[in-house]
Amino acid sequence: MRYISTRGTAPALSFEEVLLTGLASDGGLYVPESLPSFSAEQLEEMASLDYPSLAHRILLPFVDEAFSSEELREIIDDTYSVFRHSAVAPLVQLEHNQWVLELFHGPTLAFKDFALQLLGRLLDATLKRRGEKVVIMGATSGDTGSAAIAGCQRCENIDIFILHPHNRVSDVQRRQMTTLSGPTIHNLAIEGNFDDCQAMVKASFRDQSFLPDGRSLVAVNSINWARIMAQIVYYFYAGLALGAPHRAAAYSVPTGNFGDIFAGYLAAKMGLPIAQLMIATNRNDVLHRLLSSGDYARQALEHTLSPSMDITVSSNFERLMFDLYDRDPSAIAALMAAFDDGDIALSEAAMSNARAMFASHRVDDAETLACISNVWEKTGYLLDPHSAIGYAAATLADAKSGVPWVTLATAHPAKFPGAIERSGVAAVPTLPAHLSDLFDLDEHFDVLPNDMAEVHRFMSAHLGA
Ligand SMILES: Cc1ncc(COP(=O)(O)O)c(C=O)c1O
Ligand SMILES: N[C@@H](CCOP(=O)(O)O)C(=O)O
Repeated sequence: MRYISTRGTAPALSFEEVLLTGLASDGGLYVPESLPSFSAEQLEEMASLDYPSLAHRILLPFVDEAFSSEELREIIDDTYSVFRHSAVAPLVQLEHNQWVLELFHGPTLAFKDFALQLLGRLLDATLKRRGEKVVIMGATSGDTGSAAIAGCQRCENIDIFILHPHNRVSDVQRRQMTTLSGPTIHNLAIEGNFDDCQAMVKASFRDQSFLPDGRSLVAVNSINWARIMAQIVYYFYAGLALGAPHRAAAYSVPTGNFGDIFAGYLAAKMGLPIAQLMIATNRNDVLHRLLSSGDYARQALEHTLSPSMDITVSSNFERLMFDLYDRDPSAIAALMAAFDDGDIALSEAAMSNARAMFASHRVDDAETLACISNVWEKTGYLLDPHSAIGYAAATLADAKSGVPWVTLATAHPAKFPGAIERSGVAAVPTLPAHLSDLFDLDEHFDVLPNDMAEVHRFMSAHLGA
């Protein structure tokens, strides 16, 4: 399997090379040159597989010769053995035609664990084999940070620097990152927002001259292909449980950086019957407005009750645009250059391609709180604010479509006790046992200005030998 850049001028890479990078050298994102696909007969046979077996079946074609089938199986088994639910991604029915796919049973209670527990293990094995050390640099609006640190904690050959927006993640999210200490783990609270953190990370990939010789950056954000790849699996897991290949389901995905929903789009291209993919946004609704109008327009970032989705530049949308423009890299390079300078409009053909699979809905804070409280009243089920955005969009869409809807429940409600309290529900979400001492532990983080030179100085000064 070869991976090519959406902008066309960076070299094609193998899986091992793509795992060890982030942005392509031309500023684009890596995507597989072609996708494996599964026939209806194969899907029928895959329906009985447990989560790790299904993951092995789906991921093996992507890793080419970097991992043997046995090595990959061992890593996958180890990855999903740390999840607290034996189904790994349990599917729970809440109402007629409405399911939630619980993606929060990993160590840090968010869907990021599915990919980052795997990525940490793949990196560890690869770096040991190559005898190399790398520097991980990531941006987080709350969940990627702790999942990346937890996933990579035991890698011997890394230094990890995670940038989060100062005072803009929940206390639980911050503590999940900052209480994981060690000489190679660095949490940087940036006096800016998530877009600022992500922009710094992307710019750092383009110019890595601040790093000592022999070191390079590896991404843990969803610009790293391996993140997307791992997230494809749970769409198949839910779809097969609901009757694929004989019945199509629709998925509602709380969306920020467009990584999670892009994995669903790939699942559809690989043969999973998917009726629709719902882009569910909070007030940071660039993608909802794009789908409604065709205009891809920048917006000032707003802080909401779903902080992990407070993102206005959705990195992975570029991967979708590549397909919407028939994989023409020069069209994408030109569009992205224009987007750097201002707003852009997508062509009619591209928009009609997008609307064939995607719908969108924006849910504001008041609607998010109402959804948490209504679902609790009706079903006794407690949604976190991000999952509530997905669920609110799915229930509206169900009225029109009549197909089974799966909302991706992307985080555990105990990560956002403030929002749960504001919803007025009587329940107090409690952290699982392994995090019960979270508020007793010491925190380690440095506050830095929103200034890339300062961040690079900090990183150079704190890199291990
Ligand atoms: C809890 C939660 N839900 C949803 C999202 C949005 O996912 P994506 O950025 O892949 O669109 C995020 C962050 O990425 C998140 O942390
Ligand atoms: N919502 C994320 C933001 C980063 O997105 P990613 O999927 O590209 O890592 C977070 O919670 O950190």
